[in-house]
Order: sequence, then structure tokens, then C-alpha cells
Amino acid sequence: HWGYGKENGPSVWHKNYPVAQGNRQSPIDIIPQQASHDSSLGPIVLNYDQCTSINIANNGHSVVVEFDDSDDRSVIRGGPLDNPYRLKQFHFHWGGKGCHGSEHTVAGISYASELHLVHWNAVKYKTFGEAAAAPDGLAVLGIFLDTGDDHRWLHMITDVLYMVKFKGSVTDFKGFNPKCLLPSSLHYWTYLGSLTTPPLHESVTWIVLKEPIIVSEKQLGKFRMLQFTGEEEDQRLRMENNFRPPQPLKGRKVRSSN
Ligand SMILES: CC(C)NC[C@H](O)COc1ccc(S(N)(=O)=O)cc1
Ligand SMILES: [Zn+2]
Repeated sequence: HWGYGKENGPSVWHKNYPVAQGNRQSPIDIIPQQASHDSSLGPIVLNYDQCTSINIANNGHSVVVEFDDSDDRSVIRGGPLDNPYRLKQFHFHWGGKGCHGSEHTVAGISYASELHLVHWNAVKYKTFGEAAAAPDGLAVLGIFLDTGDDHRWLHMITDVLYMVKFKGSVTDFKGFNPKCLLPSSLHYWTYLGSLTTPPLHESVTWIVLKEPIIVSEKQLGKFRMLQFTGEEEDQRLRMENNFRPPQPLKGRKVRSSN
């Protein structure tokens, strides 16, 4: 099964997922000076006020917070999007002790970690699965995490990570509003890309915020006590470096909100 190790990591995903070598793969290295400033790009609007988180789980690749997406209670709209996209889940990618783990990079620089808020086009598609396979099916908001002081709200997540230490574990996680994880500015870069893990579907309109949020090394360290492996497996594999490196741009345009 795919993973982030030597034998099953990003360099061999193409064997089972040939789209890995496609023309709109993610992540990418974002070069700000080469991004085209597009004044027709409006602001992104996040309506998360009625959002309802359900649970937090360890899926063997990351830690994921799932939302009730049975109606349009929490959506992202505006920016490059033609209609509202429904929040389905968010998850993180991070590095090992002292090394960075963001997926997107900015002029070759990677951040300590990256948060992905995954939304799907429920106007055009009936299910997340159907949307995830469609070229305009998903919109993922990417937020960089840099290290510094404690993040005042991230402890809501890091305090419960011990409950989902092993692959396949899930626990209730209600009433969390991810609005508290946003930076002050919603200025962004946007481009057409893909899921950054198998099945690597080329179905994502990426919206990557320019301003990182700041979290402490201590908070990040709690992500690294998660395990890729299940409780019953004998080998312990610390969950870290669960990021795909940047992929070829293949002539794509990256636009900048401003
Ligand atoms: C095809 C559907 C049904 N299953 C997809 C599976 O849940 C994986 O979904 C995802 C969702 C988001 C991402 S990322 N890192 O690009 O934000 C990667 C995989
Ligand atoms: Zn992701």
C-alpha cells in the first residue's frame, strides 16, 4: 500500500497511479515573481460559522477532522471559484524533528507544515467521491504553518492527538470551527492541480494563502507522536515527513490575488 517510506513513497506512486506523472499535479513550487497578478480575482469568502466538525481520525497518512457536509452550512466561495464549495475535512502535512514538511514551497523555501481545508463542488456533483474525480470538483485551501510562539487555538487539536495515535483510530471532535486556524490576511495564490496523495486525481483548484500561521515546535512535536501504523502492528512507525515534494509546473499559470 502507498505511503511515505522508501519502498512505497512519492517516487514510486506512479506505478499504481500513473496520473502521478500528469500535467496538473500538486504540490508545486510557487515563485511569487512569476505569478500573474489578476485583478479580476476577487477575495475568497469563508462561511464557516455554522460549521459542524464530527470527528478526528488517524487514516494512516495524516490526522483528519471530518465535517457534516450534508448541506451548505460551511462553504468557501469567491476568488477563482464559480460557485460555493462545501467543507468536507481538513488535515495536515509535516516534517520530522527540525526539518520542514510543507507540500507547496515558495521560491524553493518550505514551511514547517501545511494545513489543507478540503471542499467539494456540491452544486455540480452529488458526492465527494464523484467531485474528487472531476476537473472542477474540489477546492483545497492551503495554509502554511511556521514555528514560533504557541498557536492559541491549535492546542484544541494537539490536546486530543493522543486519542488517535494509531492508524484506524477515530474519536468524537464536535464544535471545532477551523476559522480559528486562519491567518489575518486571505491574500492567496491559485492554480489548477491535484490531490497530493493517491489517487492523485487532477480535480483540485488550489488556493494557497500567502501568510503562514505561527505554531510552536512543542505543538508540532505532538503531531509526530502519531503513528503511521495500527495498534496491532508490531513495527512502530512515527508519523512524520508525510508530504509529497513539488511537481513539474508543465506550463501552468499561477495567479496572485494581490
Ligand atoms: C476518491 C475519493 C473518494 N477518496 C479520496 C481520498 O479520500 C483522499 O482524499 C484526499 C483529499 C485531499 C487531499 S490533499 N492532500 O490534496 O488536500 C488528498 C487526498
Ligand atoms: Zn493534504
